[in-house]
Amino acid sequence: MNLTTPTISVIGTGYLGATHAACLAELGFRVVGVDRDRDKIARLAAGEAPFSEPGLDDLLRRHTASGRLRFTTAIRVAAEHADVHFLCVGTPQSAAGPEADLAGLWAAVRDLGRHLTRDCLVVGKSTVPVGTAAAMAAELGRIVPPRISANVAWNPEFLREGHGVQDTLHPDRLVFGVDSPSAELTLRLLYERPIAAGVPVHVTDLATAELAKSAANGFLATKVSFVNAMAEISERAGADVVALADILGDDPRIGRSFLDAGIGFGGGCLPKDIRALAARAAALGASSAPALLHAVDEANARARSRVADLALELCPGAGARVAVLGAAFKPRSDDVRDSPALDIARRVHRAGAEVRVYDPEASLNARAVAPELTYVASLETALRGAELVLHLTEWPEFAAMDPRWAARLVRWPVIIDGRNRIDSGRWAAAGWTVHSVGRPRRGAPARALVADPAG
Ligand SMILES: NC(=O)C1=CN([C@@H]2O[C@H](COP(=O)(O)OP(=O)(O)OC[C@H]3O[C@@H](n4cnc5c(N)ncnc54)[C@H](O)[C@@H]3O)[C@@H](O)[C@H]2O)C=CC1
Ligand SMILES: O=C(O)[C@H]1O[C@H](OP(=O)(O)OP(=O)(O)OC[C@H]2O[C@@H](n3ccc(=O)[nH]c3=O)[C@H](O)[C@@H]2O)[C@H](O)[C@@H](O)[C@@H]1O
Repeated sequence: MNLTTPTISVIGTGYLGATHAACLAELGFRVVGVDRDRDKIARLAAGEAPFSEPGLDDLLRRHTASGRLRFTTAIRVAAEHADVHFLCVGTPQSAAGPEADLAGLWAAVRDLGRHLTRDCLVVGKSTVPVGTAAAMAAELGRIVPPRISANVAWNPEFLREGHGVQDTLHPDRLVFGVDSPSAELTLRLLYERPIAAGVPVHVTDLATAELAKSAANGFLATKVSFVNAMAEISERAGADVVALADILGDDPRIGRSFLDAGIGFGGGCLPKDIRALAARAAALGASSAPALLHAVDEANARARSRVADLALELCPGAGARVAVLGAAFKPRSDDVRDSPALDIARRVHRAGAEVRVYDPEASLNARAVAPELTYVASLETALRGAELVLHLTEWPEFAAMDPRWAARLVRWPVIIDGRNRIDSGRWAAAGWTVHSVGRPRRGAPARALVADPAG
């Protein structure tokens, strides 16, 4: 292995892998990205990100042009040319149950192992059930050709979509799960720049590294469900969950982040990761984590249902026109995997409303999974004639909207702010009825079909 300037492969070039590959090229390494999805590889090879991630297109363009970054569908190319292989393949929830589907990961490991022609370090980055790294090391030991050594390390990733490039180049911390000094040395070399900038490094064993990632997502999900549980109490007691979160957040032991109440968490990671963690814990005979995480999952489902139910309550009869603002699972992303916004839009549509969805970036992806909804190209078209507005993904342009302008477009000025991001006082002053999550209603009572006790 070339330890001065190792060559790198990144296997699986989705949200994580494409970002990681481009950032390693930015750090000065020669990188080959591998994926079995031909279309994705063609776009990446042309220097174009197959999804929206700020700053990624620029890195891809520059480094594919310089030749430092290449893409291929042939894992053999990676096996023959790289010293370090990062595994970034998808680990989705399996179709049958709550556990992670590791078929893609095992296929990649076996494919890589069989084609190896040189010693290497195989570094897992995908989020996996604890114990996977050890099983992978054993499998590689069985399948790599004689006299070739393939060491295994685990280097979990904590990047957030929409901040992927920034989070990769300037991470909060680095975790190196290793079982040999040489693996640690190689990882230190790869991350020399962030380490020199003072990023803390946690060197640990393989199992702790794998579990740390699942635990981090489990904890973030727990914070969101906790605050959503407080939102439900706040609504019933006449309290304000935003003020409550600010009070909690001033305690440095708690912290303000991930205490934004609303329609709950979604995306390709938090939901499937808490289920996979619960399933793995149960398989290991640890019973506390499944109980806790199931409650988190249920509270998250309830956060969505509460807003969907309120929307139906406020709809003025069958065929009501509903404007849905947002389809992505969070702003600055075109990802609609397990999106709470899209889920609510579909429920309202199924109940008979005429739903028009506007999202600045995610409409194409949303249409692929929810073709029954109508997608419009502008905020104005979504709002025109609407009898109810649902604010479900907190894109900055929605919070920045002039409520007087919006009031002139709609039929009824009634909005449910599922993300607590619009200035409810300003909207109420412009004639709107504003329903938020865990906050008192602002403005006149909407013409609800059901009597409003607060009205
Ligand atoms: N999306 C994110 O922000 C983050 C994701 N993760 C984890 O990273 C992993 C990947 O997640 P995403 O990038 O979001 O998924 P993704 O679905 O966007 O990408 C996964 C890619 O792996 C490819 N793939 C699957 N099996 C393969 C094989 N055998 N050979 C070659 N390519 C293969 C797929 O074609 C796909 O392009 C997951 O374990 C996820 O939990 C971790 C941190 C952040
Ligand atoms: O493993 C992963 O893939 C990643 O999962 C999450 O990142 P991401 O899914 O990109 O999005 P987040 O910013 O964490 O948001 C997740 C969901 O929680 C929701 N959320 C977040 C914060 C909050 O206070 N309230 C809330 O409802 C968001 O709207 C979103 O639907 C983690 O934050 C990353 O550290 C991790 O690497």
